[in-house]
Amino acid sequence: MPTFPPASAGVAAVSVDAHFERVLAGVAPIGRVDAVRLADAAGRTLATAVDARVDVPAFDNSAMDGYAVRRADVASASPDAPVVLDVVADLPAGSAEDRLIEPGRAARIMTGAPIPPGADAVVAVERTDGGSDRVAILAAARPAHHVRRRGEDVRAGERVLEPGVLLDAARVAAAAAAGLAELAVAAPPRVAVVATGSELVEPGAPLGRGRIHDSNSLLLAALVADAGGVVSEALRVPDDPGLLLEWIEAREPCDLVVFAGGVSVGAHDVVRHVLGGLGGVGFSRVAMQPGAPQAFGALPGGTPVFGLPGNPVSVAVSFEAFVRPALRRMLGHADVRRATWRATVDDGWRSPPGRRQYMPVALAVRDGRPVVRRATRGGAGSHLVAGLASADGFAIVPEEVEDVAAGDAVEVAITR
Ligand SMILES: Nc1nc2c(c(=O)[nH]1)N[C@H]1C(S)=C(S)[C@@H](COP(=O)(O)OP(=O)(O)OC[C@H]3O[C@@H](n4cnc5c(N)ncnc54)[C@H](O)[C@@H]3O)O[C@H]1N2
Ligand code: MOO
Repeated sequence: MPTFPPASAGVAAVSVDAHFERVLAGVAPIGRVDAVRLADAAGRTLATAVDARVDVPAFDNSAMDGYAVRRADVASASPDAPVVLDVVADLPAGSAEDRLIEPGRAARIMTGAPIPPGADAVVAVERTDGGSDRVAILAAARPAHHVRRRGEDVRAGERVLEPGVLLDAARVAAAAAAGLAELAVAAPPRVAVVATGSELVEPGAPLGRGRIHDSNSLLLAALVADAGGVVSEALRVPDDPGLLLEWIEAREPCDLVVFAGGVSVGAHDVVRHVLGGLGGVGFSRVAMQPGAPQAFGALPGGTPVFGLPGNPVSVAVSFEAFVRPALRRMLGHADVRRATWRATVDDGWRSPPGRRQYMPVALAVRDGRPVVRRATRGGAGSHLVAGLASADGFAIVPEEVEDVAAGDAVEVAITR
């Protein structure tokens, strides 16, 4: 029968911040770059800065459907005393016409069409009689009224996007407007996720006594993809040191390995037994709830490796606190931490002294104001995987706080 490892073996109590720093120091940007078409760029991390290749807008153009005029001509215009102008051009968006507008004349112009030379303002169609050959103008125009200036958004050569940002819809659109067709993006880190435990069966398979459906490998695979990595392998390994060692040696090439389960002090805690024996991996008790037992280091050959505690909520919290920042560092993100927000607590709960608590919370509205509530029926219980589905994020309760009361402000990381 396997024996318990000595309870103190290699175990040091460390703060969340100290473990975080250790993790960040143990991973580096992977540095591989892909060139992608803009249509494929959303969700990727920009590898090199983007400077505008053209002025945006590229030419002075109309902000309204109406008439391009010379301001001086319409200075006296009012509903009672309209100014009538000859309409000498019709300019839809895309028009390349370049006709000079002389005094007493106007061009019918649509939103986005270039302002013709000579004209210096646009009168919206609502302020006219809408005429085709001649138009009665019913209002004066301010300087450059309804004119969108060349380069007012960004000028050619100016910085549009900094490296290390996540390319979302708006950033891809900005790159397109700035004249780029493709972008240099960070290659996604290849991540192997391994759920350990002899109790695990395939989701959907009948449960024999003592067996559970493996949720961690799916949780981790989806979290990896969401953080910008690609899953090289996702598998289950029973609590058999020989099998685990075999997999470690024969695994697909990858940039990071994440184990879940088997890191604690149980007699069958296979990740601890195997990684502990290989060297290069530190086992810690981190001052957090959940997620206290943590392993991090490198496999022989240097691939960084996490051993996360097996309880599913602990996996989700550990991923948020340590693995996601590591992946973002590997991707070259400028900012590896997620932004947090102050939110008001709707219900209260207890937090363990001396440990940073990550409470799964759901966003809600009370009396028209945003609040957060515990997402799971049992609060912080790290086995409450079904309740985790209701969480929009985690409330992060500082180490010194023991009592979170209704009405208190807490820091919240929104993960959904
Ligand atoms: N004597 C002690 N026992 C435990 C301690 C301790 O300090 N002393 N810490 C507890 C805490 S906290 C946690 S968290 C767990 C972590 O243990 P392991 O990382 O070794 O995880 P396992 O024992 O393998 O599993 C824990 C729990 O999670 C379930 N699990 C595991 N894998 C999956 C999966 N793929 N999908 C769904 N659920 C999974 C597993 O069945 C267990 O119920 O240790 C405590 N014990
Ligand atoms: O630290 Mo364990 O992850 O609380 O359940």
